[in-house]
Amino acid sequence: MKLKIEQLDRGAFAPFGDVIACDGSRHYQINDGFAERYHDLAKVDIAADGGRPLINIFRAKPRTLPLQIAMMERHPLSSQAFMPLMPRAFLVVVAAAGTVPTAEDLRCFRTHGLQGVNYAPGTWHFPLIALETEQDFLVVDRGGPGRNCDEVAIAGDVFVVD
Ligand SMILES: NC(=O)N[C@@H](O)C(=O)O
Ligand code: NI
Repeated sequence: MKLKIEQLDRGAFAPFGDVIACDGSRHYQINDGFAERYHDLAKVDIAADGGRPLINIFRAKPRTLPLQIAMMERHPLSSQAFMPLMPRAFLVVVAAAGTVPTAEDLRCFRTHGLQGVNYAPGTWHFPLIALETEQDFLVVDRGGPGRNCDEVAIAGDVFVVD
């Protein structure tokens, strides 16, 4: 089964979390006009079970396409945000939190290079998919006690082809 690639936008991504981007977001001038604040772009939810926020950088190696989506993971205790540190597109494969996803539940989005994503707690997702070149991402997620990564196998030979 070939996954359709959709262009990422806030409305389509709403069931899965937030789109982190300047365009379309609330912003206002700060620092005597020397900066513009794009405010409160995503819901960072990391406090469950004594969690604390982690700020990380992932140096991601590019995945080659076609890419088989043979598994998905979720973080039941927290959100997880990815913001590219270089203006390059990446892919996001998600399914809504709740029941174990099947191939038919999967959605694939392509960012436009200046967008990041914040998965809501429990949102099923394939691990970070960088494209074409090694790419750094700022990642905000949760540290602390408890099991915060569940994985499931995805049957049905699902591929992202491009
Ligand atoms: N393993 C890890 O920290 N990263 C994954 O959760 C991911 O979504 O990339
Ligand atoms: Ni993850």
